[in-house]
Amino acid sequence: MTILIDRNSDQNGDEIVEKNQVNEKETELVLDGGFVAPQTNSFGQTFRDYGAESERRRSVEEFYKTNHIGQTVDFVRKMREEYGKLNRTEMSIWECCELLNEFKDESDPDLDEPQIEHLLQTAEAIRRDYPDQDWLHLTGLIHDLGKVLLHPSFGELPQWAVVGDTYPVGCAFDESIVHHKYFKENPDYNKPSYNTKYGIYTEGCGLDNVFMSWGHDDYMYLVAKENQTTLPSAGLFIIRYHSFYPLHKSEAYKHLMNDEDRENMKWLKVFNKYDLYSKSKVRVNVEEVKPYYLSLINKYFPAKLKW
Ligand SMILES: O[C@H]1[C@H](O)[C@@H](O)[C@H](O)[C@@H](O)[C@H]1O
Ligand SMILES: [Fe+2]
Ligand SMILES: [Fe+2]
Repeated sequence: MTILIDRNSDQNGDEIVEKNQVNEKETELVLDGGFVAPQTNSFGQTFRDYGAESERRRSVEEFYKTNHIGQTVDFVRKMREEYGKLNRTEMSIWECCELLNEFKDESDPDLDEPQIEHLLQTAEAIRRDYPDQDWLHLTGLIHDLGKVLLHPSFGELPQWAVVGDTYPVGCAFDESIVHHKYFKENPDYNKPSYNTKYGIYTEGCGLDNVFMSWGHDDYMYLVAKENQTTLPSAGLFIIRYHSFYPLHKSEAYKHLMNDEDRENMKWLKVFNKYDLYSKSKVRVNVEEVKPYYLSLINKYFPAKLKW
């Protein structure tokens, strides 16, 4: 089955309308004016199937167990403060991309390639369908750079504090979160001030005022913002919330959003398809595309950034 999703969007992404149609070919998913994504991942399973029996299922579940037990309000506060100092090193965006060559993401059921491949696959897939939105290409390239927190020079954070889907802490953990059952062992789970629908937040308070579980999204957002990137606010929003599947896929926690969040969400939904469905074993020729991405980095970032 082929599903065609037509895009109807102006330059600001104001009107993004999706239309699903069924077509006779059985194997491919066509997204947005030409992006062809496989219906199954490189292990032969549907994407983000956390229950499917596979060689990665157990380790991914084990990952989420530790993640759900460890992410508390206190932990998030501590990490934001500590890593917000950006006093660990100085390097360029491209240097950071190269550092990611060493790491694999233990939370991901769909990919076991080095992370630099995923960055380039995402960026190149977006570039094909949105040739004029260079900020979105660069956002694709850098969205997962926060995974550098796994690196020894960043205190070698464990995977559970770096990767995986994200969700708010300080209010009830929504049932749509992958492997939700493990939250029962989280110290915040039974705290009356944290375990209600709103917890420490208020209706429409805006995601900027919400403590998200700590990981590569929030860290890279801090790095980009504090180093004065000129990326548009939608780019920063994508970096910060791309792992927030409970919101952008399951529509949980919408009561915490404000108007600006709703506006930015349109681009996050576009981005997410490329982040997810571009994961494959087909490698991008790094040297060939490097000059293009260096020119974008130069346009939107200083030569060296504080990390
Ligand atoms: O396992 C993946 C991976 O860690 C991604 O980088 C993250 O953005 C996703 O939300 C998560 O499901
Ligand atoms: Fe990510
Ligand atoms: Fe990603």
